[in-house]
Amino acid sequence: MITMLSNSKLLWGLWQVVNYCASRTSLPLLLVAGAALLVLRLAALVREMRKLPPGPWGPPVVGYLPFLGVRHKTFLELARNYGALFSARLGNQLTIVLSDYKLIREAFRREEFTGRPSTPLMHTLDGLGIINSEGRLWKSQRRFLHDKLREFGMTYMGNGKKIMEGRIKSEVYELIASLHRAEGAPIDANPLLALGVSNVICGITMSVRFSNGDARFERLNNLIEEGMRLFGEVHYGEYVPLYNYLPGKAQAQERVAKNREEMFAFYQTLIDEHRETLDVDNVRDLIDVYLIEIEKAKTEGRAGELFEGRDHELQLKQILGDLFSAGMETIKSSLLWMIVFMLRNPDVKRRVQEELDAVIGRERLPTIEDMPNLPYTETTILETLRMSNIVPLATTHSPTKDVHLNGYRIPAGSQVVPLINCVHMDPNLWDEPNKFNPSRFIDETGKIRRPEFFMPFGVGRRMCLGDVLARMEMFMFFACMMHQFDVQMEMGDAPPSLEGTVGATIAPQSFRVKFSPRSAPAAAAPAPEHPHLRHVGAH
Ligand code: HEM
Repeated sequence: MITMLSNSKLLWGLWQVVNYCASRTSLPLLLVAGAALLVLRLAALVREMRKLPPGPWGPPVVGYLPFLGVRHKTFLELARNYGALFSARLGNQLTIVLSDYKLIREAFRREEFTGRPSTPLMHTLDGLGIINSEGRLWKSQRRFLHDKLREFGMTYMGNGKKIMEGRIKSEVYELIASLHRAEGAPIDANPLLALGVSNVICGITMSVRFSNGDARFERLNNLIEEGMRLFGEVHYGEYVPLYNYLPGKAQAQERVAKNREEMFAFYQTLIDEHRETLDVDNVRDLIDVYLIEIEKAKTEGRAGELFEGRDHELQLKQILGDLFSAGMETIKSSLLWMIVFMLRNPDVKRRVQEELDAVIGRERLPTIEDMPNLPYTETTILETLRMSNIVPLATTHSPTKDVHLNGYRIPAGSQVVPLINCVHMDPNLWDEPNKFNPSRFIDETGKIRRPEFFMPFGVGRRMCLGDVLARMEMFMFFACMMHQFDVQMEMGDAPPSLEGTVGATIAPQSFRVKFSPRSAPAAAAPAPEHPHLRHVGAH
């Protein structure tokens, strides 16, 4: 009979007994009923917890947090002990970790998993932009950006592709010219790659092109780098909010907000300039697209509804910030990893260069059109993405309501994390996963094969929005660098480590590399001009 009663009915019944006892002022009876109520409440809690995926226990308040260490590595260990779906309480946040690719796919195609967790960082960002927004704002912005970015060339087809290729090409040619100027001396390639990759995304979004040594670019870069470091510092505050009030941590939190203000001031200047020179028949970039959308909404009397009633310019500024950070750091880190893997695997490097020479020859540089004819070069990029796992935990999702997955309850508001590094290094899915072997992506017919458990861009509804741009850009930068230069270490130097630096992405530790011009270098074609691109800062 009791088991047939729902929890709430049972508790309500007991509450009535307590009330009855209280009205008879029988103290012992009251105490017994109160204790029974407590026991039942605890039993209900334990039953609820049993429905959660299994996982490690930790002390009250902090949970497993003190043992967390480097998140993606610790989660990998825990996945080995607790299986493909486990849970861990970290401070006041319940984290659910998925490490089976079928489960990740099943979860992330569902609407309920498109939410974002409620954490102090999310509050700082105020649910604006694309990466941290959710609900109707996210949905409308995702559709809008998807369509508009295709018009700007983030597509494999049509005229747009040509526009994008042109932009990427001019940055690749600049990079190659700078690398030639180094005359084979060992250099840190990071700043040059950061410049080229930033110019691609800044060109699409705000028609800005930075020059080498540009003070403004250096400042923006420092702000981003400091931001990444500070996010690491305030990281525990995501789980135990009081942590951010500790001495030193509060200042870090403030700096995150101050850095954002400074970046926003830079975007505001550009937005103001764009508004003054806006020509609806000559749309230059994403800022123009947004300004036109805002004006249209005003004319049609639906300004209040646009962006779900959020401040129009704040939303635009957060979009610019999101695309800049998502589109720069990821590609730059991936290119650096490609160089690391070439230094560590000279046989693979040689095969890439042989393929480039056979298909392209030495008279011209590779183009996007050559991509299908360079399978080994392309799969070397894929293998780098698999092994470097630059975004091992993708982004944190949070169910918008209680959901069931694989027979377990995933509560609304919990933090759901896909463990991509586990999928990419699983010996049941990949033959010798620790070996760098681009050929694993090539099938018997010589065609490229991307298995469904290869997911560097995530999967499902919140999958990466920039994957097409990323693939084009990585191909152009990598193929042209390998075509023009032989990358080598300084005599006596150890090869760069595979142990990455953990920030917003996993980037290689800093290293120096020699770009030695290969024999009979192809004459770099003159960089195509983009008349509306604006150079910012000093030259
Ligand atoms: C090698 C390059 C890149 C990698 C490996 C990468 C990877 C990822 C991953 C794993 C996610 C999270 C997916 C999820 O949580 O389900 C993501 C999200 C995102 N990426 Fe990328 N990304 C790359 C380049 C880019 C570029 C170039 C752009 C911009 C143009 C971009 C824009 C975004 C955005 C806006 C999101 C958030 C989407 C949303 O929340 O709906 N990414 N990316």
